[in-house]
Amino acid sequence: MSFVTVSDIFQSYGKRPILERVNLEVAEGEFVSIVGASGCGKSTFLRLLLAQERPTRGSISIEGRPPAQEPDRDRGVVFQRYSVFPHMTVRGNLIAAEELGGERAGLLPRFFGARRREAAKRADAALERIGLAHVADQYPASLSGGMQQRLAIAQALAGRPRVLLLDEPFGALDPGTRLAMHAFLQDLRAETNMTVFMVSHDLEEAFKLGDRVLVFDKPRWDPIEPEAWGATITYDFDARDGGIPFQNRPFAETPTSQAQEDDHVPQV
Ligand SMILES: Nc1ncnc2c1ncn2[C@@H]1O[C@H](COP(=O)(O)OP(=O)(O)OP(=O)(O)O)[C@@H](O)[C@H]1O
Repeated sequence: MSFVTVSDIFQSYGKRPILERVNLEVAEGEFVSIVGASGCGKSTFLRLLLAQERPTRGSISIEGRPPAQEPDRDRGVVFQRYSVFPHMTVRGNLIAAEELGGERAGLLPRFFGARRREAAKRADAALERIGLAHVADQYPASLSGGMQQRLAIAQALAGRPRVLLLDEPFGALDPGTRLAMHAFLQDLRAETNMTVFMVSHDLEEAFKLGDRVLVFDKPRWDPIEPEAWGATITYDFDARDGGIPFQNRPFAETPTSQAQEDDHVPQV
């Protein structure tokens, strides 16, 4: 059954179409990677899922309802730039995220006593896993960019959101840290059955983490007026069990269609 349903979305800024005819059904717990050329509207699509913007046409529903416009703990988000609370320590950031997640479940918004100690223990375990245990009592400003981004990812995950939106979350991390964060995300996902949408410029990462890989691209292209048309989902790859290798994609069966494909390979 579809958990997130996107029906015939069009999004324009002024007269300029960015997205057109986007249709998608995602089951609860699926991990959807999104790739596509720079500027084709991937972040715009995430903002629509977050209800930060309303589509020009079409509708989105999450569990049968439009996504709430107010910030909503059902949807966690990590953008390219880190977004942690600067006035809280590293550990405090993770506890606060859990508190906000608890609020969603109808618990008291602040943790005290045993509940706070438990949350602190979980925060310390998470910090250990992402290599930030030694800076637990420091403030984010004293961390490097990559460390802040790790904290932002751990913070989004600590809230145990039902839908997690990730916009190139690992872009700023070095290769080793990136692998550690992949493992952390995969473990938590297995524990929580989160539904994840992740924009990435790294195809290997998209196929490794995703159950599906969506390619956003412009199906219609006017060389004289390149901005005349919007992008849509041109491929929806099944990426389970390592995914389908590109050379086996169903649209590339005949030499003619292969040649056409080669003319218009999405730039990721
Ligand atoms: N609020 C806005 N008003 C006008 N134009 C916008 C607005 N937000 C985005 N755009 C334009 O819409 C296009 C799509 O932007 P978007 O950030 O969604 O692309 P993207 O695929 O995520 O790009 P990238 O991979 O480079 O991050 C861009 O050309 C951008 O300049």
